[in-house]
Amino acid sequence: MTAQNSKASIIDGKAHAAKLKASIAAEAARLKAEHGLVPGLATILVGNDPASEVYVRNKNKTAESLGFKSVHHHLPADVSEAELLALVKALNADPSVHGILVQMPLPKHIREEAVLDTLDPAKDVDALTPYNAGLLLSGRAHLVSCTPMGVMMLLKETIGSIAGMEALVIGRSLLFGKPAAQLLLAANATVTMAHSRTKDLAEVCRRADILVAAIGKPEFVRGDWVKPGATVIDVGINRVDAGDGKSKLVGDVAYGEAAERAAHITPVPGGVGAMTIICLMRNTLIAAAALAGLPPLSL
Ligand SMILES: Nc1nc2c(c(=O)[nH]1)N[C@@H](CN(C=O)c1ccc(C(=O)N[C@@H](CCC(=O)O)C(=O)O)cc1)CN2
Repeated sequence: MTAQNSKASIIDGKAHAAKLKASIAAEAARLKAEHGLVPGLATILVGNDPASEVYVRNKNKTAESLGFKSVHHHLPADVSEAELLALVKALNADPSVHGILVQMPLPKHIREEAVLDTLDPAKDVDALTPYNAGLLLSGRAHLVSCTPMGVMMLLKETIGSIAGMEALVIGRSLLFGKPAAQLLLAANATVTMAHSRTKDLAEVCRRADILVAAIGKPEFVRGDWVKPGATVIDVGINRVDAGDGKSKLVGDVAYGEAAERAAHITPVPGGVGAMTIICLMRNTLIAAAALAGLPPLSL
């Protein structure tokens, strides 16, 4: 499909997510029929951030639609770190729970690293614990962070092998930038990581065959930063004023401009974001099978 008034083809995250969901549903049905295994996902949300509430609700709804057990814990914004850690420990010990997801960001008084150090790596379906991050670094990943995994799937389906390509990741978060760079490297791309201290970012971008933007700044990457023929992956989700008293979602890339030069581009919404929740379901199924001592799944 080609973007309106542009050269780029649109990478349809929703269609890819629907396809992956169908294969997860089939594998979940098989594991239930053959082994009586029902994957269990527990979500924890601290506070009342409206976007986080929507994301977590969608995670629970998707889990239920796949026949998973789904439990949700909504804690007040002023819950103590000790109380949150006690809940994580209880879920670690619950045999009906195979995946635990603590929605980010957490309130400032709770240390993210304390939560991740408490979470059982075998149930870490976000793959954020030091153990799972270390396995990825060692080339032995078991559970892989959801949005980076979704990006790799979109790249594979869109351009096939990325070996030897120049890939640029803008942003170095634990949730996205760092694992994404490791996955691109494992796929034999030549990887550059850019961040707020990078000099002449526009020029660095112009070298990228694969440009991945995860900066959290609306339409920050301009069209003339894009190498002609590049694949542009926009991980940003920014709510901005639409000018008519309403708001709209835009990515970190100026989509219309970038689509003029790119060969392939992800839209926002409907691109990378659409893959995140379904990759979480994939991880929950993988974790459940591993905890039950079953052979690794090929999904
Ligand atoms: N523990 C985690 N926290 C956060 C994660 C995460 O993977 N694990 N990622 C983000 C938020 N997130 C999931 O939690 C997420 C973001 C976006 C989407 C999505 O479907 N986006 C849609 C647009 C949705 C909308 O209309 O708002 C799209 O891009 O098409 C799903 C999940 C931060 N926290």
